[in-house]
Amino acid sequence: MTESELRDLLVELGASLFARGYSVGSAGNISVRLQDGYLMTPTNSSLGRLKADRISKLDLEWNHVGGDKPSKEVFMHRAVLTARPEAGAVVHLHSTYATAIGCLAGPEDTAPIPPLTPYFVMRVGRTLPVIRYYRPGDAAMENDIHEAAKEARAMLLANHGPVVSGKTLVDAVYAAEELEESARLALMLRGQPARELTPEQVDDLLRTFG
Ligand SMILES: O=C(CO)COP(=O)(O)O
Ligand SMILES: [Zn+2]
Repeated sequence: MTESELRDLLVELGASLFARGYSVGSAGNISVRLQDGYLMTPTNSSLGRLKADRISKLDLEWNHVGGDKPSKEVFMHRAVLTARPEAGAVVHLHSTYATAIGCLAGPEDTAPIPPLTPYFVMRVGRTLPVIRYYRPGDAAMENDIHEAAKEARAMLLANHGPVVSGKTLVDAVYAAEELEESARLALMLRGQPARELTPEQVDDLLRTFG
């Protein structure tokens, strides 16, 4: 896709996430890898009202070279995109149910959402690391996120929200949606004898679709 097409898609998907309540206010941010750098949602912008020509552009060294001032979470996005060369985009949200799980689970928990459904396993994977709490925009989070992203497509920031990557922008958005709905299911079924997918079923999904 051209940069112009990706800018338009970012506006469309941001509005769609916002309209369905996956982000509120100016929460959340999205980045997309380009051949000559990165697109990033501007700081303090609402995902519901992005403007294609105001989206921030960063060069390959992550210097701001165009559009409005980028998200304060540039370090978070850089941590994931440098750890996962196959990732084309990163979506960070404060979506309610995934954030709730991030308030219950701690960094020792590597799978705070059980494998209840195939699409969670296919889009998010086997592990979902929990990163200890950092203040939003704190550059100190970069190393923890970078290390976690080497092994996992998505993670939860404790008491903050999910960070999800995908091969393409559409893949990253789909994975963020699937993560949120899986978190909702997990909380809905908490304390009930829900049947989880077996390790063999998880292996089969990852072999077939991973
Ligand atoms: O989600 C956010 C902080 O974690 C929003 O920050 P920005 O508005 O700087 O992107
Ligand atoms: Zn945030």
